[in-house]
Amino acid sequence: MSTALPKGLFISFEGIDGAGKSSHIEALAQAFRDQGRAVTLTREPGGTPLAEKLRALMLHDAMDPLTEALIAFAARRDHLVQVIEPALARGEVVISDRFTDATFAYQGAGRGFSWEQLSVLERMAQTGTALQAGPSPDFMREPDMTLWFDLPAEVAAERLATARVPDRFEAQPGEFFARVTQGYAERARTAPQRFVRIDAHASRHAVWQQITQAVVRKGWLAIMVGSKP
Ligand SMILES: Nc1ncnc2c1ncn2[C@@H]1O[C@H](COP(=O)(O)OP(=O)(O)O)[C@@H](O)[C@H]1O
Ligand SMILES: Cc1cn([C@H]2C[C@H](O)[C@@H](COP(=O)(O)OP(=O)(O)O)O2)c(=O)[nH]c1=O
Repeated sequence: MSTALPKGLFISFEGIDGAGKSSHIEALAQAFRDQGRAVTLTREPGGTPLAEKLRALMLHDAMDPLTEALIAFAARRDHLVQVIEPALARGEVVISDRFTDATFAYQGAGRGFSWEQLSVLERMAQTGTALQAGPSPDFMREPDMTLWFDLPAEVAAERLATARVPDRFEAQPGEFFARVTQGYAERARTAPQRFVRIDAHASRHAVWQQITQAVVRKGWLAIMVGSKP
């Protein structure tokens, strides 16, 4: 007798740099593991050897917004084909530190690259025969849930000031991150079923509670009494 695989789940974490994503991602992965799920924890840009090379270019080499967008989607395509789709097909929970909303927010709203053209690239990269898990050929892979860490740009900047050496994005001025936040807000407005806004201007524990409430509400985790990030 064969045992049915659980349905794969795809969850992305989004938000401006310093919003607090990395502080919670491993805890969410562990919460799923504790309840018997296999988890693939990954990130963008990156997640495969090729995409990690593209990440290094994107984070450290100067380039124009179109080049940046093409590199982001090239890395994403490889990540989807090599890692995300196979893991979902195995019934795993895939948790990615960023996905396509970051390209709309950073290259679109932040850098000013055309939102319409990004939508074309999104469709190209996230559909196709290599992505076999879809119900139809024009099925477009998107996260089942996106946890959007919403934090004022000036608070994120204060947090990052003492946290780490800035990369090419983290070195951008506050107005850039204000635009990126608007980009996330716009993506959230157009996909309200997928997006969960996390008030990231709260204590770590309060942020963790919002995250667990979101996944428990979906029925993806049982109630976790007294759990901590
Ligand atoms: N809720 C919070 N309150 C205060 N500081 C926080 C909170 N969450 C994270 N931080 C701190 O803010 C900085 C950025 O957090 P991080 O998780 O690396 O953000 P991101 O991954 O979104 O860039 C780190 O120094 C982290 O310790
Ligand atoms: C996925 C993605 C990330 N980015 C940016 C956002 C971040 O500033 C940077 C890397 O993200 P991140 O992994 O959050 O950086 P860190 O490891 O320093 O926490 O890449 C884009 O500009 N476009 C994209 O499509």
